[in-house]
Amino acid sequence: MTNGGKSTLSKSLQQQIPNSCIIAQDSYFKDDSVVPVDSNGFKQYDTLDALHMDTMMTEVNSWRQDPESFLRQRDLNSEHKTLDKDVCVLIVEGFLIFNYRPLNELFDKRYFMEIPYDVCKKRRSSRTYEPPDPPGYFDGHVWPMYLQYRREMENITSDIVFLDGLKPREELLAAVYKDVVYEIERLREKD
Ligand SMILES: Nc1ncnc2c1ncn2[C@@H]1O[C@H](COP(=O)(O)OP(=O)(O)O)[C@@H](O)[C@H]1O
Ligand SMILES: NC(=O)c1ccc[n+]([C@@H]2O[C@H](COP(=O)(O)O)[C@@H](O)[C@H]2O)c1
Repeated sequence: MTNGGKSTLSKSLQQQIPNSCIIAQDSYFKDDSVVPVDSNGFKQYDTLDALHMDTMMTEVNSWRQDPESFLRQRDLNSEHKTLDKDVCVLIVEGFLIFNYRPLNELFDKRYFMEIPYDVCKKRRSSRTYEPPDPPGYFDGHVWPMYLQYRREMENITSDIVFLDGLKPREELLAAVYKDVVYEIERLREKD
């Protein structure tokens, strides 16, 4: 969900996990000129149609084909000490990633950061998007779309770990890091 703390957590995780990199869904928004407007005049940004999901998938598949080369191209590999050369980690973060089936089916682990309505609205009001949210956008578009996509997500996927986005950043990071390290070990033993 928007402002749950996804990019904060992803960036910290990426710094701690060797051979990891991030693909962020909000890098794939379509140009404002092609995003439709609803009958209330609200731009329909909080939908999969507002995103170049095909381009995002191309990036994800490029990592899957050759993660080390992908890391080298992003010049991240050299910054990290390698714990295990064989396991590379791709952190995919975004507000609609579990609703896009071709992407959702690729994940080894899924985390969903949730915060209550009032906290979400407050955090959102201190962020400036491009274009900025017009008056009434949160209640008229963002929150109703979140509720709709969340219902869809829960119908598609069951193995999501829900995280309380009200917890301190360090606590969230420690919990997910531990879980991911465990998963890396599991994958290494499987190979
Ligand atoms: N655990 C947390 N506790 C309090 N505030 C947080 C926490 N994580 C992130 N934030 C703050 O919430 C806002 C949104 O965080 P961000 O990581 O950009 O969310 P998202 O990527 O989910 O939209 C930022 O101002 C960030 O500093
Ligand atoms: N990056 C953009 O081009 C753009 C434009 C308008 C709104 N948004 C907002 O971005 C949100 C998703 O990103 P966050 O999960 O980082 O909040 C959506 O709720 C959407 O309304 C992004």
